[in-house]
Amino acid sequence: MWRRVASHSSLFSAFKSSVPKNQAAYRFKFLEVFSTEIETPAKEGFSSRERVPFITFVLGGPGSGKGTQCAKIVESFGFTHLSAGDLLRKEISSNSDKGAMILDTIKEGKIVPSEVTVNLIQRAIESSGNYKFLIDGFPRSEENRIAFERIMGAEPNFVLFFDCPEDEMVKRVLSRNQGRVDDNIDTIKKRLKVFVALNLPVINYYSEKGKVHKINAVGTEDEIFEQVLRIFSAYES
Ligand SMILES: Nc1ncnc2c1ncn2[C@@H]1O[C@H](COP(=O)(O)OP(=O)(O)OP(=O)(O)O)[C@@H](O)[C@H]1O
Ligand SMILES: O=c1ccn([C@@H]2O[C@H](COP(=O)(O)O)[C@@H](O)[C@H]2O)c(=O)[nH]1
Ligand SMILES: [Mg+2]
Repeated sequence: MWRRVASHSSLFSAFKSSVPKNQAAYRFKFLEVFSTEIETPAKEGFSSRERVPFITFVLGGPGSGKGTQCAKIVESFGFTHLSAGDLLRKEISSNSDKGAMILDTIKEGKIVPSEVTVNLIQRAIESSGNYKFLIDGFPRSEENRIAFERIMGAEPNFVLFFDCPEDEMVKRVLSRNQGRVDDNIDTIKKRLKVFVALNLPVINYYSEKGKVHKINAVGTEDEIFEQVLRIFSAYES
């Protein structure tokens, strides 16, 4: 469901600028969606002919399997996968002036200032050419959530929550072997604390709005994807 939550939506202009000039009808549809104050029901799901923007937040603790399952969703349903952590890591490797601050924050398992992450997500959305997005590992806190809704002028259609016991998450992260600076036991402990203190309130917020699909994240990748598949299939229309 897209609900306009700000008087001027920058997501609106983002989508406007990403639509090729010769797709006037397509552009008009975005205008229609974002210029109404009425709640627009997402009855159509994400395969509607109108190609209305569709956002899923993918949340869960460190190592719960968000990235792994997002790759499968991309294959089956054509979403663009935007991992906030990957966007931040890319920013570090691009030698941006914010790189050092981001690296220090990640090493400490803390949360990067909201406007930095939202701007990276916004740019990635603008340049994607797609209209359906998996935003993985964001929003990390209520402050992140509020910043996203204010800057983008939109809420997610729904939220996937990968529910995984801490010991399983620790085991997976420690055997991930991707050379991440935060995949060590000290940082994992901090990330788990931050997840409980700051990320769970976001999940609870959307849960109270009836937007959360909880996935049991224990099992084989394929078993977990069966649950994911059922959810996405219900939104395919
Ligand atoms: N169902 C599963 N069973 C066992 N291992 C898994 C499963 N799903 C993913 N993994 C492995 O666990 C590790 C963490 O998975 P993944 O990177 O997808 O988690 P994540 O939620 O994106 O973590 P982070 O928040 O730290 O980025 C990876 O090495 C992945 O291959
Ligand atoms: O919205 C976000 C997402 C991530 N971070 C920081 O990056 C690391 C790694 O994130 P993953 O999702 O596990 O790849 C996370 O611990 C945070 O330090 C962030 O600040 N904001
Ligand atoms: Mg990940």
